[in-house]
Amino acid sequence: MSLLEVDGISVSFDGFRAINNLSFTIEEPELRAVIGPNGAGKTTFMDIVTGKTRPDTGKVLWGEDNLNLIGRSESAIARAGVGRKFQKPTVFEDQSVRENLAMAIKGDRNPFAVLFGRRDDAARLTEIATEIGLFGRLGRKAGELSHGQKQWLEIGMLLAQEPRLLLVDEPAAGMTPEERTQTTDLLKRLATRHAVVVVEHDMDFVRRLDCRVTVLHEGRVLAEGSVDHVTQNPEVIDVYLGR
Ligand SMILES: Nc1ncnc2c1ncn2[C@@H]1O[C@H](COP(=O)(O)OP(=O)(O)OP(=O)(O)O)[C@@H](O)[C@H]1O
Repeated sequence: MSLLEVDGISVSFDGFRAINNLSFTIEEPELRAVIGPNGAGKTTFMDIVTGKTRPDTGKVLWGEDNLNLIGRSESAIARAGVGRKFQKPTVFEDQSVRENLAMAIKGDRNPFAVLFGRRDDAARLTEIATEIGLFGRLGRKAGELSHGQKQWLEIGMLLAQEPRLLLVDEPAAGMTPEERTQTTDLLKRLATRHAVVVVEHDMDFVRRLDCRVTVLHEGRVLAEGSVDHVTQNPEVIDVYLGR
């Protein structure tokens, strides 16, 4: 069953159509890469799903009940289970890894968690820290972490909200080769339980994710399928890869 269905979305900025009748679905669990040239509409797509930008037309249907997310506030959409990781890490540098995670767990307003009672916060903190590979660094100040580790910490803070869908913007940017490999492994692991959508320019990274790829161009889906499928598509080569 699809978790997210983007259905006929269009949005114009000052007469320019940034998103043009965009439709596609995301399953749960699933790992999906979204690629495309600059200005293709990748960020605008994430802005629409998270409630930051309201489209002129179309629907964004969510979950079993096909709830339309359009018109809902950013916080309501986050509470419904949509988590977004921006490119730049926004962890609290003066706080320890443990404090950052603890704050995120405390701020958890997931109605599901409230309804059914939360597991012990300390156990959750340990579980998340282990998942993101920072269990051995819980006492470290976040500001002392490497760029890659800060990104993982922020992913951990998102996990504290128990999202069903994670939107991740260019996770590999600025990472060392080793950090990239670990990030690939982390995203693949997360995608066994969550829907994970990764917007990425780095085709080597996308190839290693080894997942379904959606290629956006001029605000619509140009191609979709395996990495091999889309990278052999002449139109994709023409507008994106061949440049
Ligand atoms: N608030 C806005 N006002 C005016 N134009 C906008 C606004 N937001 C986006 N656009 C335009 O919409 C188009 C799509 O932009 P978007 O940022 O979604 O592309 P992108 O695929 O994320 O590009 P990049 O890979 O460079 O991040 C671009 O031409 C951009 O200039």
